[in-house]
Amino acid sequence: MKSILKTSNLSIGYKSKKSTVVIAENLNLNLSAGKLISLIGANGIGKSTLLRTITGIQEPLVGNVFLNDKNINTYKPLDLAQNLSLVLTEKLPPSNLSVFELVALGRQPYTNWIGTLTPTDIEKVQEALQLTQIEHLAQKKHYEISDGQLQKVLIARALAQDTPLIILDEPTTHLDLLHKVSLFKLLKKLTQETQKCILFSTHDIDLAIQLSDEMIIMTPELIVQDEPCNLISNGSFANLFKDEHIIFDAEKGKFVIT
Ligand SMILES: Nc1ncnc2c1ncn2[C@@H]1O[C@H](COP(=O)(O)OP(=O)(O)OP(=O)(O)O)[C@@H](O)[C@H]1O
Repeated sequence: MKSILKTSNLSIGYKSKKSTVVIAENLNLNLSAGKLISLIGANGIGKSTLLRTITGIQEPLVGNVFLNDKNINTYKPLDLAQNLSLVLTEKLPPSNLSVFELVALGRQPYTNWIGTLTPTDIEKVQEALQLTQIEHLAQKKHYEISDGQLQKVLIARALAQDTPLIILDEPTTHLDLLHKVSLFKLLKKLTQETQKCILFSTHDIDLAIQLSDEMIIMTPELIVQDEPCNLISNGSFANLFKDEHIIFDAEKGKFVIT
């Protein structure tokens, strides 16, 4: 499978004048075309920090991130936006945009300087609305929809951006179980049908185990990337939560309360 993004000896964390806080080091991750990859780990372990670093928002402490074999910090913003789309959970700035207009913002890397949408742009926006099943919301203002619907709108915007790599930070947070499952299935379908690579962080570990092609598990000691079945058989889930009340049942492939 074609590799899209690679990290080489990457250390992530925060540097101030007085000190450096290392969140994780020596990461050699590989994100390949056509794969749905989930990123899991306890609260505060560093998932968002990792996503921010591999998308070029935050500088690595050490090492490099290569997107299509080119160092991510050498990309021009427009070029980067044609190769990578990012969906964060942050609130949107106040605006009067409709859902359609918000999704159409995903076409910005392709439109001319006044932002006119071509028929191709409109087609891509409509395709993204269809895939995420939010066509009926197209004319609503973005503040008139629920948090779960907004999450889908932001995913549709990333789809309209039409990049080989999509990275999402906790896309299932506001969704009920049914919508979580349907979103996971949508992401899976997209990777299979379009050969895009999708990386997303999540706390829905059971669902991620069932639907991801690969998982990246972050623990304080180690960060591993592998297929879920291998991670189960080599005991990688056992160290995820250090608590006597929750253990990983390798036979069931899920966490159980003791
Ligand atoms: N701007 C910052 N400066 C210094 N430390 C930070 C900063 N942002 C986050 N941290 C710290 O980095 C660590 C990792 O945070 P991060 O948000 O990456 O974790 P996470 O795995 O995404 O957590 P969650 O699952 O709760 O969203 C935390 O200890 C956090 O306090």
